[in-house]
Amino acid sequence: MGCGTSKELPGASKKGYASVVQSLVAFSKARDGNDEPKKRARGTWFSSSSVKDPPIQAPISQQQELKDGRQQHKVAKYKDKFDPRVTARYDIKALIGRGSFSRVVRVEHRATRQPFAIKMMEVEAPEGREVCASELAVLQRVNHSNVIQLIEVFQFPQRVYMVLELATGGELLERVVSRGHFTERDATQALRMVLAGVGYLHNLGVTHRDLKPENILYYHPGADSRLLVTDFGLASFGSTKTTCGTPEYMAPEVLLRKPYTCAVDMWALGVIAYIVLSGSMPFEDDSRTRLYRSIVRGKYSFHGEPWPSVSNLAKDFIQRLLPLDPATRLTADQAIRHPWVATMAASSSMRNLHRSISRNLRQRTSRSSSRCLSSTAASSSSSNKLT
Ligand SMILES: Nc1ncnc2c1ncn2[C@@H]1O[C@H](COP(=O)(O)OP(=O)(O)OP(=O)(O)O)[C@@H](O)[C@H]1O
Repeated sequence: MGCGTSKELPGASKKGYASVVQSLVAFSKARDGNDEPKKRARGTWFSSSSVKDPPIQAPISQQQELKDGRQQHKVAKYKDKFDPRVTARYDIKALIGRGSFSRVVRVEHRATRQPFAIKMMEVEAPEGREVCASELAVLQRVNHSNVIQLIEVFQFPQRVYMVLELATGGELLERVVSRGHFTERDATQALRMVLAGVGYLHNLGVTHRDLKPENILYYHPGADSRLLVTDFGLASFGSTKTTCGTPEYMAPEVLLRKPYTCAVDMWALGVIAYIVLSGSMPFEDDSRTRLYRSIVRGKYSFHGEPWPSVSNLAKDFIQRLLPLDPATRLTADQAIRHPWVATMAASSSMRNLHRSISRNLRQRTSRSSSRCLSSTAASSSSSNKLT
């Protein structure tokens, strides 16, 4: 696909860490003994001003009616946009989210009442068409318990509708935050599932190219849920050279515009492992130039909390995913056999890293949401993703 222009896509800045901050706010309220109803914890309370200074509120029943009314209005709006051949089969229930060229809704199969997600993609413009083609090319070939499953596709000239398995368990980092207790063992459990999915993709010759915590979803809210790798809009087959991805997760060879392979996904997994264990990013800077410089120099450290409490084996795992030379990076099959993962951190301390992770995530998100707010004010079409 045409990823070489470094074009900034609209919309991506709205997501990511912002959703984690919402969970954090809700979670800390719950922990502080605030007995707000649980349903608020997953969600909708958001601007920092409303957290500091809540408006006078209508009684709960009225609030619920208002919410239901708004939801119904939204659903009706999205139903109108859906082709009747799709709505004849699937009943649209709610909007889950939006992507650069897509809307994702929760639906119910009319005959079986089974829930699914439908990703509706606009394919009139060439960019949307390319993203959709990449995504479909992968989804039509995959069948693995740690990769989102395509159920069926409806293709029309202007829109493509992908019926997908519905993931209801939230994003990887949301779960880390909401569980209240998080150890290295928990991190290895999550990473094993992601590595299984990514290893499967690599064995098929697929490079995801946009691995990040927001694209890793839990199938259901239960503790035993599997993790699913999602969002194949930037995926490619074989080696390639186009510059695309999300800056903080991009491997040095991508930034240096060298031909690259699926080892770029392993770099991104190193970044993800670092975040999952610490709540902070290995490479981060407000300036893209400085960010890219630190990535191409492989300049990151294990300073600050909670790193002194993290085992050397866990650090070794990360270091083996983040060497500058892609040829020396662990493959997915090797990473899953790394002693830290294979033993599920058996020799590491069972120390609860949750407090430090949450604090670091919260600090990072408040920094990035204030940046995000000011950049949204300056330009409503900014994005973090390069394609
Ligand atoms: N199968 C699914 N089940 C549940 N939620 C999903 C599913 N697929 C996508 N989502 C959610 O829907 C939202 C939109 O996802 P989508 O893949 O369309 O775009 P995106 O990846 O968020 O953005 P972009 O296209 O810019 O990368 C995200 O919050 C994503 O987590």
